[in-house]
Amino acid sequence: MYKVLVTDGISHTGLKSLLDHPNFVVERQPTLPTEELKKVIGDYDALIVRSQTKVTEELLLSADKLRVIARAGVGVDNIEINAATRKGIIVINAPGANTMAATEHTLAMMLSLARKIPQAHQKTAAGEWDRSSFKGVELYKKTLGVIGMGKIGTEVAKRAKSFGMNILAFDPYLTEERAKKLGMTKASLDIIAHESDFITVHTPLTNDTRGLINEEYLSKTKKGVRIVNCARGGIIEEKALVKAIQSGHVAGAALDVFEKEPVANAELLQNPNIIVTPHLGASTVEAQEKVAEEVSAEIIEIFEKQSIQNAVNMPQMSGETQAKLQPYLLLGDQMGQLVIQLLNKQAPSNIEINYYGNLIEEDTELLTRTLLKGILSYHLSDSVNLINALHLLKEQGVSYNVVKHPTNKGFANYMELSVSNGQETAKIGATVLNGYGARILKINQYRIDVRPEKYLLYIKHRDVPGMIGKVGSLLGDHDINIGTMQVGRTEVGGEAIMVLTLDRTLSANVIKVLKLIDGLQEAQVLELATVDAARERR
Ligand SMILES: NC(=O)c1ccc[n+]([C@@H]2O[C@H](COP(=O)([O-])OP(=O)(O)OC[C@H]3O[C@@H](n4cnc5c(N)ncnc54)[C@H](O)[C@@H]3O)[C@@H](O)[C@H]2O)c1
Ligand SMILES: O=C(O)CC[C@@H](O)C(=O)O
Repeated sequence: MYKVLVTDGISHTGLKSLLDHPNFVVERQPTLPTEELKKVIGDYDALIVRSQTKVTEELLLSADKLRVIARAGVGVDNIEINAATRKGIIVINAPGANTMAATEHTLAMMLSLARKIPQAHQKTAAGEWDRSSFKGVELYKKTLGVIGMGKIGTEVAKRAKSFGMNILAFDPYLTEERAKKLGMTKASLDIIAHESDFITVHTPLTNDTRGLINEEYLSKTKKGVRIVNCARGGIIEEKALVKAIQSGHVAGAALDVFEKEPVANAELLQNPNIIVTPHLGASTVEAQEKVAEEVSAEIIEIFEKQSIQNAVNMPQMSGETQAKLQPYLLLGDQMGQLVIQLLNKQAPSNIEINYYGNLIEEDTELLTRTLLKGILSYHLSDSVNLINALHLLKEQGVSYNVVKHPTNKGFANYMELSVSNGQETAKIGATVLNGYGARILKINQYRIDVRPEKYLLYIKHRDVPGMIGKVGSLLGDHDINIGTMQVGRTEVGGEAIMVLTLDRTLSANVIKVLKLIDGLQEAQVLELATVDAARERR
């Protein structure tokens, strides 16, 4: 049974799939103070938050069971991602679920700002009939500068176009072609400043975007510009904005997000030309249901099927690529586990990963992480996973290198993993054969053809007659059943290897007796913690 803690106000309806699931227990604590959260977090496997709960490194120190932090929304700036990554905790979000809510809120703010609706409402509701103080401006034929043309920026721009606005857009990823297709103009930040009547920001808050709209930028803007921020507080420097509005250079601003939330900046709150909402961009019934639905479904997928779609601290890939790589992922993990055992369980100092064939066309980052996780799991057990594998490797001072070769080694796909500790090197080459499954095709310099099974007996010996018989009879004498057996050699009469799949492991005593066979140099059981469960049942 997995325990899920839900803090912050998350839609009950949206959590239905988790609440109804027999393998999950959901506990809701929407107003838990940080100190209390620290005391209980150690009991939970997953945590669902909105933007209020601050998931800090300190909190995560007590989160020993936690495997998933889910942000029911887009921005993950309330979560210390690096701390989560170091602990191997997956951080997921619901990237598209509140796009429409935030888009419509931005337009509502822009129209309210243009027509002074909140100010007019306040006075009218107070009993005054003032028709002269609230003359607004139209959006029609005005220029809107959109900074950040991701999901929300694009939707805002499309809708603003339908008001007859001329759109100037800036985003490092926006191409001329896409801008043209959308009927907008790709522009620099400076052009946006010089030409826009309205500017709206839709970027995340990063080192790059913090203070993007500052005193210097505001000084370049067109007199009378109106500014909207429904993205993240801090993208606009509040002090500079207030100053520019007080001076009359900027006509007004509409803000949903603030440098510090809840906002307490009196100069800003009391300025008659600044309208504010308390971070309501995503607050629609629909968006709140959708974000909760999406993270609930993903949590179930992660725990039940080990499938991850929207992790912020994992490589993203299409479903198609994931499906193509799937058979290689289990094999990659197994190759990692085998190679480290072949290196006599010593920690590696350098790892080489080589991909051949069609695999080189794919985004192999997940596969690389799987191979590395397999290696590290021998010593680090459950504390290593796909999230923290790269971090742990760095922490251990192990270097790794990935090479994609445009040749195919005779197979549609082939991967080779080589691990060295400075003195010795161990190597495994493997593929997945269409219709036949995974095959280990190389161990060190020897060619073989072995299906990975839970117990493999690896023997190194002199290539002399009778060796196979002697090993077989000895195992038989000890009631050990052999599944398959393969031999490999580089030259007749030289050194050779034998790899047997066994139904169970061997005692240290049997290994000792095996090593007494004349010409047998090494005998080692290689054990795989992860095997193909379907194959095991057969
Ligand atoms: N007010 C709310 O309640 C609310 C709701 C949803 C989202 N948001 C926020 O809105 C913002 C946008 O969300 P989204 O879903 O569109 O994200 P997104 O990831 O789809 O888009 C962000 C875009 O910003 C661009 N960008 C990054 N750095 C930039 C820079 N220096 N200059 C220009 N562009 C830059 C990226 O290339 C990307 O295209 C985020 O900050 C998100 O947290 C707020
Ligand atoms: O949870 C919220 O209401 C805020 C959501 C929004 O800021 C986001 O980034 O998704």
